[in-house]
This record gives sequence, structure tokens and C-alpha cells, in this order.
Amino acid sequence: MAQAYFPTRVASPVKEAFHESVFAGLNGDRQLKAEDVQEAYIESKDRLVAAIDQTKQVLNDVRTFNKNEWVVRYPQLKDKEEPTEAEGSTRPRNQSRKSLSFVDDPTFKTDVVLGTTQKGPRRSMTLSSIEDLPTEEDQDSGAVDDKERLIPSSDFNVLRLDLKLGSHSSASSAASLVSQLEKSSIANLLDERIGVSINHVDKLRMRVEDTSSKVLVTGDLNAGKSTFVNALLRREVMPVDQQPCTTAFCEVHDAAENQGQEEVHVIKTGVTYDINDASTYEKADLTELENIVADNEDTQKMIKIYLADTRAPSESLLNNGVVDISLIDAPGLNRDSLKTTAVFSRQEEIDVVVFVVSAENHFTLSARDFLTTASREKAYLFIVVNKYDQIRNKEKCRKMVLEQIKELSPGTYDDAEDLVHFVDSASALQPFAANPAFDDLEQSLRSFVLVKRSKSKLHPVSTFLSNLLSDIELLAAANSVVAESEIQKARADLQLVRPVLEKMKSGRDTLEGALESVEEAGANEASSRTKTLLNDALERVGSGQIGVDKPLVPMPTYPGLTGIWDYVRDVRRALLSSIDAAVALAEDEARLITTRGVHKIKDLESAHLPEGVERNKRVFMPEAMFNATRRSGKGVKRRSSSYSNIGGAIVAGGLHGLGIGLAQRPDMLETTFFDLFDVNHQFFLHFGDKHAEAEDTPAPTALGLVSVGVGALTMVGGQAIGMRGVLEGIVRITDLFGNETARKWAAPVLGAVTVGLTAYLILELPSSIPRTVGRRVKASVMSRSGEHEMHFVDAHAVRVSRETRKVLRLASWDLRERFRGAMEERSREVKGAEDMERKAVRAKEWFLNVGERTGTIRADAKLETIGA
Ligand SMILES: Nc1nc2c(ncn2[C@@H]2O[C@H](COP(=O)(O)OP(=O)(O)OP(=O)(O)O)[C@@H](O)[C@H]2O)c(=O)[nH]1
Repeated sequence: MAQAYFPTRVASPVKEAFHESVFAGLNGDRQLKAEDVQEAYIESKDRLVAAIDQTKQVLNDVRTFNKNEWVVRYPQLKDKEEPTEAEGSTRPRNQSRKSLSFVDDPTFKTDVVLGTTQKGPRRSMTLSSIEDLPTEEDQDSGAVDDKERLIPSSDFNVLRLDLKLGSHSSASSAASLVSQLEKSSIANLLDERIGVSINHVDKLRMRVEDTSSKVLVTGDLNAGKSTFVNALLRREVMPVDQQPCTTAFCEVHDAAENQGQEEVHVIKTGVTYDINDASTYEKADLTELENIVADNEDTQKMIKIYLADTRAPSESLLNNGVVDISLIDAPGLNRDSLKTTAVFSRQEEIDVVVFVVSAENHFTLSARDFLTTASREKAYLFIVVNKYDQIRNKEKCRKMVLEQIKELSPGTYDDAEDLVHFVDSASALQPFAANPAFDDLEQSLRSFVLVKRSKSKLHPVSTFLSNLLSDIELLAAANSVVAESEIQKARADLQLVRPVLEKMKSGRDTLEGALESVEEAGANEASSRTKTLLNDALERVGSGQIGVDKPLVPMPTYPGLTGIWDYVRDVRRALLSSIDAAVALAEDEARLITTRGVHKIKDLESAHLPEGVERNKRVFMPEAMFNATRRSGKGVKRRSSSYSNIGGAIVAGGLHGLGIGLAQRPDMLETTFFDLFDVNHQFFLHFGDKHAEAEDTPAPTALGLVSVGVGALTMVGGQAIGMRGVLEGIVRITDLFGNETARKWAAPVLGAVTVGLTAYLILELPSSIPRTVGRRVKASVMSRSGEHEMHFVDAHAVRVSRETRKVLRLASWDLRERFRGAMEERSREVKGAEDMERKAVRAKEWFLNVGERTGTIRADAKLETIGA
């Protein structure tokens, strides 16, 4: 549809206002209306600038949040099949179902619904409660809060990441490639994209703030561009020549910008022009302009011309009282300059392109090229068909020109009435000559520049900003969906792990106590059982009996006097082996006690270790107990050093398992005369010398022999004579040898002694030998060989309980370690989930707040109304 720019044909209030202002100067009221237009423009501009600043702030916040707190995820939305109404969809028409996923995590996929809010477009989405979403009926009844209303979403506009690699990659292969990118890589790309957008927003802000408006005048060579510019200025400023000559870009500004001075500034090559920095240009007088242009025919100079337009604001284009319009007289298009001018026309500060074509020549190839490109990029293109006065068949010319414009720039053709003007610029310069076509052009141009400035300058910015805000909203909404799902996940994890950890925490001391008591009880029981068994055995051995009920070596039978020495040795071996058997029995019991302890620890493991924690797979082998050996340097098996402080003689029984018990020790098996007659014992009985009992004298002494005899005698005599009587008897016997009578009796007395002794040997030995040997075995086993050595029974009790404790401690250490490891892992899991929950809660709130902020920015700026 054609748009009307010419004020006389407009009906809208803004156009009306401007229409008034165009013809202002006639009275003050009309001038005021022009100011209203300006005020409205400034007000829109200020709102837009505020929105730009706030949006920039949001973008910076998103970047900081992305960097410090939450890896911002980049969503992808795909359409979902929506059931038709016939299939029972009750979803409001303003809602659409989408599938939300993230390029960095293809596993995350959820359905979301997007819709419009009644209070203006704001994007939000919800994931889990699709089924609970408000139906159309709910919305109509007003039962739903606006927060739940959703807007239709498109994809990203400004913040779109170009994730495709090369033109050959299909969408699916690009997606699969992208899915391999890490979250942080995507977040970095997004950060860069936001950075670029912020820079662009900065530029837009400068553009919006800039009150100047540039009109670029270009066209074919010699088409009369300079003449046209002069006509607009009503002054012959630009050099006009029959020959195509202008190669410079002459930019005409109001002299007010140069402190009222009419001046020419020739910008030096390679520097950025700054009116306040005289080193960036060379000053010249207006009258020198022709020479300057002529001198620089081969170079494309940039020349600034400051001109004092003395006409009233209502007539002047430059000094119009609303915005600072500057005219740029560009070089005529030829092969060399086409590119430069085309680039120039694309510059952001160019608001309007005026294309001058000679009515005599129509469009050249360069012109066609330029117009096609420019009409695509600039919405507003003015075409001045110049030298129209030279045409005789004007209608035919007009028709032909319009046909060509229709082909080159259909948009311009649609508004040809306002945008295409057939004029005679040369005559516009002649004073007092009426030139209504040029007046019409001039008014169209002024109207176009001033009234539509909001559209040409503010609207693109507000559209960009609106798109940017939509992108931020999409980003925020999608990330709040992710945050919500992470909250749910963290809470579900916590629900599982937290009770396990709590149970472990509360059970830790119980477990510790239970393990200690299993260790302690096991070790104590093993110790006390060993003591009982060995004490019993020693007691029995001491009284000449086999120490255990089921001996390996039975008590030998008395073979008679002839085999007495073998008998003594066999008795000794049998008794020693029974002590060994008692030690073995104690070890076996310790094995049972340990097995029970290990089972208790297993039970504790089942009770205290949470599911999923690997159990101890080691199998306890009781038979391996008491077999701990290590190789010495010479390859001889020895007890481990933990037992080495127990005296070698005493612990011999402890080596039973290795086949080296007491019964295997030659020193213990050594039989002596005292195994027959325990002189020391007899002595002990009579003198009570307990030290003597412990001594094992290897050879009989004279006194001993006599004592044996006496002992035998006393025993034969019913053991009732007593020591004093024996001694007295000996004295008397000695005395007897001193006299005749005594000598006479000596032989019979000695004979009697011999008889007594013999009788003793025959009658008492079978029963006294086991007792004597047993007593001596017991005594030697229980003897102490040093200060630090322990009692035989205690030593074994310590050894057995230590072995028991060692095994139980190993088992409980293993459980403790597993428990500790499991608890640490659960603590880490809980902490991880708590961190995740905290972060996600914060992120969700933060992103929701971003959504609120963008909504406020839109509402405050009334973005949709700016330039509409
Ligand atoms: N009759 C007539 N002559 C014109 C008109 N406009 C320009 N001329 C003449 O055409 C010639 C070229 O005019 P310029 O204004 O120098 O043309 P230009 O497009 O600026 O030239 P270059 O910048 O060199 O390409 C001059 O002799 C002008 O007097 C017009 O509307 N009618």
C-alpha cells in the first residue's frame, strides 16, 4: 500500500502536525505544532535511550551471571504436533506447544508451552505443568494470573549463534557436532554474541542520540547533482560544470555547527574528522571550493562545507529548527566511484538517499546497479529526475522512467507520487522564477526527513531492541526451565541421599562402639579360654596326668624296671605333647571365637553400610590363623616379630601349628635322673625353698644321693619319720661306724636300706614317675628366664588373644574404611546436590527476575509504539 509522505494529503495527527509545521511561518500557532512534533520525537528518543541503557545493563548482568554463577544454556525450540480442536485440544489459541532442548545436552528434552500475556508481549514458558496450563476458558474467566500466560515464540533473532560449520553441513550434522561441544563452549559463544550485541547497542544509542540527519545525493555522472544541491540551498555553493568532474564527497552542514562560520574543511586523508581538532582538516574559504574540488579530481576527498542558511526554518532544509540535516553531494556514479558510493550509502548515519538521474539519459548500468542494492537496504529512496525541462514529450519520459523504477525498486514505485520527482533544478536557482515541481519535491523531502525521521531512525532501533529483549526473554525462560528441572533433580537426589547420610552419621558411633566391643570381647574371650585350657592342662600335667581329654600321644604303660628310662622319656613326651594339644585346642577355640566375631562384623556391615557400597569380599579362613610366618634372610621360617618377645622356651607350644611344639624340642625331652627322683622337690617339700624347685640341676650330688636313699627309706617307712629323725639316724649311723658295735651292725643296716630302696623302686616308681615328670615338666614350662618374659599361660593367652584381635581388627578396619569412604561419598553427594539446588534456586529466581526486567523495559519504553 502506498504511504503518503506529502503533508497536504495526510490525515494522521502526526502528519497533520507536520503539515502545519511545513507551512508554518505564517503564524505562531503553526510553528508551535512543529515544536510538538519535535517534542514527541525527543520524548520517544529519550524513552528509547533509557530502554537501550537498561537492556545493556541486563545484557551485562547476563554475562556476569554466565561467567560467575551459572553456565547459561542455549535453547532450541522445535514445533510440536498440536492436537486439533476436533481431537480435543483445549489450549488457548495464543499458546503453542514446543519441544525445548539444549544444543549442549541432547538428553535434556522437555515440552514447553509458549503464549502471549495480556499485558503486552513477554516471553515465558513452563515445562512440567503442560497439562495444568490454563485453558482458554480459564483465561476468558480471568482465573489465571498473567505470569502463567505465555507468548508465541520464534527462534533467536539477535542472539542467534551460528553453530553451523560451513554451508555444506546439514542441520542435523551441525546439531550432532554442536552436541559434542561442552556447555562452557556454548556459554562462551553466547558470551561473545552478547558482547557483539552490546557493541551494536552502543552504536545504536549513539545513532539515536545523534540529532543530525544525513541526506546523500548521488546519481549518474553529470546528472545535475551539484545543481540540485545548490537548488535546495538556494545558493550556488557546489561547483557546477558541463564536464563530469566531481570526485569529492561534499557534506553541507548548517554553519551553526561551526559557530556560525561559513567555512570549508578539507579532511586530511587517513584521519577521523573532528571539528574541534584543526589538525584533522584544512580550512578554506567557500569561494575556494571550486578550486579545491577541481584540484582533487583524482582523489575522493571528504569535504565539509558549513553554510549559513538565511532562510526561515520553515523554508530551509538545513536550518529547519527540528534536526540538523546535512546534505552530501556524492561523486557521479561511474565504475570507479560506484563501489565507494554504494558503501557510503549503507552507512548507518545516512537516513535518506536521493538519487539524481538525468531525464535525458535515463538509467545507466551503474545507476541500475546502485538502485537495486540501495532499494534493498534503504527503505527510503528519493528519485529526482532532473533536467526535465529539456524533455519535449514529458508524459512519455515520465512513463518510461517510472517503468524502469518499477523494475529496479518496486517499493519506491509504489510511493512514486512522493518519492519520484521530475524537476528542473537549474531554474530553481533563478530568483523569482516559479518552480512548483521543485517546491513539491522540497516539501516532500522535508516531510520525509523530519516527520518520518522517527520511523527511519528510531523504529529500526526499537525493533532491534524489541528483538533483543525477546531473545533475552527466551534465554531467561529456557534457563529458568533448566534451573527448575535441576532443582527437582537436586531435591530428588537429596531425598535419596540425605537420609542415608543422616543414618550413617547417627550410626557411626554405634558402629564404632560395636566394632570395639566385638574386638574387645573376642580378644578377651580368646585370652580367658586359653588361660583356662592351659591352666587346666598344666594342672593335670603337674599331677602326672595327660593335660587334655583327647591326647595325640597316650600315656605309656610302665614297662618295668628295665625300660625305666624309655618310660620316663615317653611319659615326658606324652605330657609335653598334651600341653601342645592344649595350646592347639586354645588356638582352635580362638578360631571359633574369631569366626563368630567376623560374622558379627559382617552383620554390622550389612546393618550399617548403605546399599550400593561394595562389600568386603575377602573370605575369612580360620585355619590361616596362628600360621603367620615370614621369611628371614636365610629362608628359615620364623614367627612374626609381634610374638618374638615371648621367650623361646615358653612359646614352643605356640608353634604347634608348624609342627614344632614342646614335644618336639630335644631340650624338653631330655630325661634326667631327677625325673626318677626329684631331689629338689623332696628338698622343697622339707625345706620349703621355692627357688630350688625351679632349678633343674643336671647332676646328682653326694648329698643328693644320700637324700635319695633317705628319701626312699622314709618313704618306705611310711614317710612318717621326719627330717630331724633322718638326720639323727644318720648321725647315729656315723657314730656307730666309730665303734666296734656299730661296725658290726653296719652291714645289716645297709642291707635294710638297699631292701627299702629296691622295694621303693619296684612298688612306687610306676606311679611316681608321671607325677615327678609332670611336676618337673610343669615347672620347666612355667619357669621364667628373664625379667620381661611372661608366664607360659599368660604368654599364650596374650599371643592367642592378640592373633584374635588382629584378625578382628583387620575385619573391623576394613568395615570402618568402607563406612568412612561411603560416608564421605554420601557427604559429597549431599553437598553437591545442595550446591546444585542452591545454585538452581538462585538461577531460577534470577532468570525470572530478568524476565520481569525485560517486561518492565518494554512497558516503560512503549517500544512497540516508537516509530510505528
Ligand atoms: N537544463 C538543465 N540543465 C541542468 C539541470 N541540472 C543541471 N544542469 C546542467 O548540467 C550540467 C551538469 O550539472 P552538474 O550539477 O555539475 O552535474 P553533476 O551531476 O553534479 O556532475 P558531476 O558531479 O560532475 O557528475 C551543468 O551544466 C548544469 O547547468 C537542469 O535541471 N536543467
